[in-house]
Amino acid sequence: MTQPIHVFSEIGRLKTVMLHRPGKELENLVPDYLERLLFDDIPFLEQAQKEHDNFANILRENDVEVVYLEDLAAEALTSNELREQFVDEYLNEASIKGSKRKAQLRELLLSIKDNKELIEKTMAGVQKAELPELKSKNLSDMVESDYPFAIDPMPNLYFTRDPFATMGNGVSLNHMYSVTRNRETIYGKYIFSYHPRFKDADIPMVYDRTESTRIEGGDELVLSKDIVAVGISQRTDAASIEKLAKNIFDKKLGFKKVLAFGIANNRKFMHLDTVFTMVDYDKFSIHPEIEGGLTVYSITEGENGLDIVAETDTLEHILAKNLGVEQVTLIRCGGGNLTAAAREQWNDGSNTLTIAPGEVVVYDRNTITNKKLEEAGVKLHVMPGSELVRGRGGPRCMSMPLVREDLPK
Ligand SMILES: NC(=[NH2+])NCCC[C@H](N)C(=O)O
Repeated sequence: MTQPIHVFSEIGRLKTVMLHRPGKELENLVPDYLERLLFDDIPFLEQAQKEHDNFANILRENDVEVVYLEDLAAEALTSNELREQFVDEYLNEASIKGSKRKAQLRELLLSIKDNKELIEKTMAGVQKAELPELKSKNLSDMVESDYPFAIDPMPNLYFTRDPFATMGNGVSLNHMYSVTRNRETIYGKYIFSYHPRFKDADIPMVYDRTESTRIEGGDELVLSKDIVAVGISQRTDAASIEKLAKNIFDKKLGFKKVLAFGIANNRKFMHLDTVFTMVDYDKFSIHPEIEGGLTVYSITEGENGLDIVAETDTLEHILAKNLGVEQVTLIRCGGGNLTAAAREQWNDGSNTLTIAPGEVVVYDRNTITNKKLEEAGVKLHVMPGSELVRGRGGPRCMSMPLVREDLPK
C-alpha cells in the first residue's frame, strides 16, 4: 500500500495537505483572555472563513488534495465506543472542576448525534450561558467566578502545523507549550490511531503527547530526505529534540541527521517557521534579526547514543554543506530594512508554504518580502489574510502536508 504519510522534503510538490477551516472557536475569543489563548486580536469569523476557503482553493487549483482536520477527526470515530472514549478523554483534559458539571457536559456532547457537529463543538468550547442551571452543585461550581466558559475554545486549531508534524512516513504527535494548545493534539491521536485512511498503515510515531517536554510543528522542518531541522524556541525544548532524534533513528525513518537551530525565546519568534522557511532547493526566506545569534547543532546516531556537535560555520555554509549544493540564497524578510522586516515578520512574511520547488503561497500584505522572493525567482501564489493573520500565523502554519512528491535524486 502507498503510505498515507509521505514527506521527505519541505519543498517537493505538495499532493495532500490537512487544513482546519476556522469555526465557532474564534467567536469564543474575548478580550480578557486573548493572551492566554495566544491571540492578539479577535478575527471576524465570516471573513476569516472566506480567506481560508480562498487558501484552500489556491491549493486545489494546484492539484493539491485538501483534507480537513475536522472531517478526519469525525470519520475516525467509527463506533459508539470510540465516540464515548473520545468524549471522556476530551472532558478529562478540559479542566472541568466539578463532577456534576462534567456529567452535564458529557450528556450535552453525547446528545450530538452527527460526528462532525460533535467534533466542531469540542473545538468551539462551551459557554456557561449555554448550559441549564445545575440542580445540585459541587462546591467548585458554587464558588465559581464570572469566567464565561465551562470548556475553553481552541482558537489556534487552524494552525494545523503545530499539534503534530509529519516527517518521512512518520508523525511527531506533539506535547505543546501551552495548556490551551495541548488539548489540540487529541484530534491527531484519534486520527492516526482510528481513521480508516491511517489506522492500518503502521505509522511510526516519533513523539508522543504524553511526553513531559514540549515541541511544536512550527519548529519541525524536513530539510531533505536525510535531514530534519528543528528549532529550539519558545515552543520547543532542547530535550524534546533529543527524544525526537532518538526515535527518528531507532524507528528507522530514513533520516540521518537532525539539525537543531537555536533561536531566541520570545513570542514574535515563537517557532522556527516564523523566521525561517525553505522555498527552493537552495533558497530560504529568513528574518534578518535571527541571523547573528543563531547557533546550529548537528545530531547524529553515535556508537553510544547521540553524537551532538555545535556547528561553527555561517548559516549559509551549514545549509549548503548539508544540502549538498554549492551555495544557498537567504531571502531576507522586509528586504533587510529592519523596520519593514520587523513589521512583515510579525505578519508572517517569512511563513511561506512551499507547494513545489520555487513555488510558494504567501500573504498579500507583505509586499516588500514578496518582491524580494519574486526577484529571487520564486513563483508566488498570493492570498489575502487580514483576519487570519490576527492569530499570528501564515500559510505554512495553517497547513500540514501529508504527502509530498519526492524530489528527483
Ligand atoms: N507554526 C506557527 N508559526 N504557528 C503559529 C501559531 C500561532 C498561535 N496563535 C500560537 O501562538 O500558537
